[in-house]
Amino acid sequence: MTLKLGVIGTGAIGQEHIRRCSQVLQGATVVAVTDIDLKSASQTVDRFGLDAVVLPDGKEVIDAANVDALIITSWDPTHEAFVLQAIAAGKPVFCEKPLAVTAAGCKRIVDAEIAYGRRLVQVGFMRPYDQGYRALKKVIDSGEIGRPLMLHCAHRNQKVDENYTTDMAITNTMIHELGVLRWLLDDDYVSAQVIFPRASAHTHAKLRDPQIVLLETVKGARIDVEIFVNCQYGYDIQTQVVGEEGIASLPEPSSILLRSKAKLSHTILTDWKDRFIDAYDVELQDFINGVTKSELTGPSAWDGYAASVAADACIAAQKTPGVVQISLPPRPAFYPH
Ligand SMILES: NC(=O)C1=CN([C@@H]2O[C@H](COP(=O)(O)OP(=O)(O)OC[C@H]3O[C@@H](n4cnc5c(N)ncnc54)[C@H](O)[C@@H]3O)[C@@H](O)[C@H]2O)C=CC1
Ligand SMILES: O=C1[C@@H](O)[C@H](O)[C@@H](O)[C@H](O)[C@H]1O
Repeated sequence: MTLKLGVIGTGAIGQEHIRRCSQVLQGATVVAVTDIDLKSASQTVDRFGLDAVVLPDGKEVIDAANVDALIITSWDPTHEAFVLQAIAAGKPVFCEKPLAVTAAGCKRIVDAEIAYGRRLVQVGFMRPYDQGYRALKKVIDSGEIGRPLMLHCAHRNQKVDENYTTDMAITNTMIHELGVLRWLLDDDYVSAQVIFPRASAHTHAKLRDPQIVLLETVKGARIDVEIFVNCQYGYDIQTQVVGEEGIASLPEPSSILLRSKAKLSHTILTDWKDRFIDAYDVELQDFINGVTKSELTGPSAWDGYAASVAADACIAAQKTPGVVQISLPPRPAFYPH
C-alpha cells in the first residue's frame, strides 16, 4: 500500500520533507499540498514533479478524501490547530517541532489523542534518529561512563532574521535539546534558570542572543545549554555527557580532513538541512512505516508536551532572575514509552 500524504506548509523544511517523501523514502506519495502562499505550493508541485493538487488551506488538505496522513511544516503557532483537526478527522499526523508553542496547547493535543483512543501523532524531534545521538545513548546505557552527572550542550545557528524573538530561542530552537536530552538520559526536568551573557553585536532589538539555560533533572543531573543563533561561523550542535567514570561526546559530522595552503582543516556545516539529513530520512520513513502498520512508535504527543512544559518554564526563567520549578504530571499509561 502506498500512503497518500497531504503537506501543510511548503517553506524550507516542507520542501525538504516533500523531496524525501517523494524521491528518497519508500511507501508514500504526496497527493495534496497547501501554503498560505499558494504560489509557493504550486511551485513546489512543479519543482518536484508531483502528481498532487494544491488546496486552498490546511483544513481542506486534512479533510481531503484521498489524503491518508498529514505532514505539518507550517509556522510554529499554526501546529496545534492543524494537529487537533487531523485527530478530529482520525488521520495520522507528523507535526514538525514544536508540537504547540505552549504546554497548554500540547496538553490539548494529548487529551484529544487519548480521547480518540489510538496514537495518531508523531512530533518532528529527529535527533533520536541521528546516528551520533544513538551512539551516544548506547554508551550512556552501557554504563561505561557511570551515571551521567553533567551535560554541556550548545545549539548554534549561523544567523536568524528579525522575526525571531527571545522566546523562540526556547520554543523554536532549544526545544530540540528539551526533546532529545530527556530521551538520551531517560529522565525529566525539575527546574530551569536562564542567564544572559553580553549580547552579540549581530543580534537585533527583539532577540537577546546568546542565552545559557541551566536545567536540573529528576535524577539530579545538571545541564547547561548555550543557545547562540547568530554565531556567524556555522551550524554547530554539541552535547557532552560527563559521567562518574568518563566523558562521552556527540560525534562531529564526518568531513574531510584537508591539508591545503599551509593549514589542516575540517569544514563546519552551516545548515540544519545538511547536519541532520539522514536523521530526517529515518524519522519520516519510521512515520510512514508506523502509519502503514497502525503502530506509531516515534516521538509522541507526550514527548512534545513534556518538552513544552520545560519550555514554558525556560520562558518564565527568561523573565525572572533565579530558578523556576518544572512540574510534569505523571505519564499516562496511553504513552508507555
Ligand atoms: N526539525 C527541524 O530540524 C526543523 C523544524 N522546522 C520547523 O518546521 C516548521 C517550518 O519551518 P521552516 O520551513 O523553516 O519555515 P518557512 O517559513 O520556511 O516555511 C513555513 C511555511 O509555512 C507556511 N505557512 C505558515 N502558516 C501557514 C498556514 N496557516 N497554512 C499553510 N501554510 C502556512 C508559510 O507561508 C511558509 O511557506 C516550523 O515549525 C519549524 O519550527 C524547521 C526547520 C528545521
Ligand atoms: O528546527 C530548526 C529550526 O526551526 C530552528 O530555527 C533552528 O534553530 C534549529 O537549529 C533547526 O533544527
